[in-house]
Amino acid sequence: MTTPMPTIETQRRIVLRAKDVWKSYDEGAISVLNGVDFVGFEGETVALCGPSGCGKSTLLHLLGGLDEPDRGRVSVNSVEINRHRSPLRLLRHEIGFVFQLHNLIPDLTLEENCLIPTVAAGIARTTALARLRDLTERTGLSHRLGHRIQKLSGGERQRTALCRALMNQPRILLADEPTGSLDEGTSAVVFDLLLDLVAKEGVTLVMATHDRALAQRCDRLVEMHDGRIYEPQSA
Ligand SMILES: Nc1ncnc2c1ncn2[C@@H]1O[C@H](COP(=O)(O)OP(=O)(O)OP(=O)(O)O)[C@@H](O)[C@H]1O
Repeated sequence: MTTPMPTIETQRRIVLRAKDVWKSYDEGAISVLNGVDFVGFEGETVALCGPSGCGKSTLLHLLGGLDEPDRGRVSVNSVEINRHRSPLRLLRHEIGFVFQLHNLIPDLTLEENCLIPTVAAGIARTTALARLRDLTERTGLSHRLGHRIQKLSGGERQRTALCRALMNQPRILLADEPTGSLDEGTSAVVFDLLLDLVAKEGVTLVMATHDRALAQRCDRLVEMHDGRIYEPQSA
């Protein structure tokens, strides 16, 4: 008897998984996620779409270990987050997060903001500076290293947030509307950079977005509605 050839699907490694995840706020008064199932495969780009308030940020926060589900399981690289030694370890080493409002420290420089996660992860300063030089060259920010965030344009801030999220060379990047605050032209530039960076480094990207045109450029588009994820469609 011959052994069946593995399909492409079974060969792909699952790096992110949410299984029957439920989340509510205000002691159950606001029910947001109602049994979400999601998988993210190694190296793929996934757009998470759906109306405002449907729970995209909530799901990204749970996938990144920034918050805990009421019920259900979230695992990263097959390790369940709430059984992980420390969810913070995930954010230091395995996951990069680009926040909706970038969450940079306005009084610090671009360089200082980007070095913070490397200090938390115990990365040597020379290694961190080399990585910063590389990322800022690739994102066209090398001439802005010493500038305070408050002096940067919206597009430069989002590119800085992208650099910061990638400083520790995570294998997974979670991005919450990474171009949401930008005009159409700047948004396209930042998104091109984002796709280029994740493709070159083989990073898995899960991105919440309202921009259907950008979502179509991801490998997969999943829809959220009424706190559930609906059948993935090909983007
Ligand atoms: N900390 C919180 N406390 C109470 N309610 C919250 C909290 N965080 C989110 N919510 C509510 O949960 C729902 C889902 O919010 P979430 O930010 O996940 O949606 P979203 O799909 O990302 O929305 P948007 O596209 O507008 O960013 C919203 O109704 C929001 O008001």
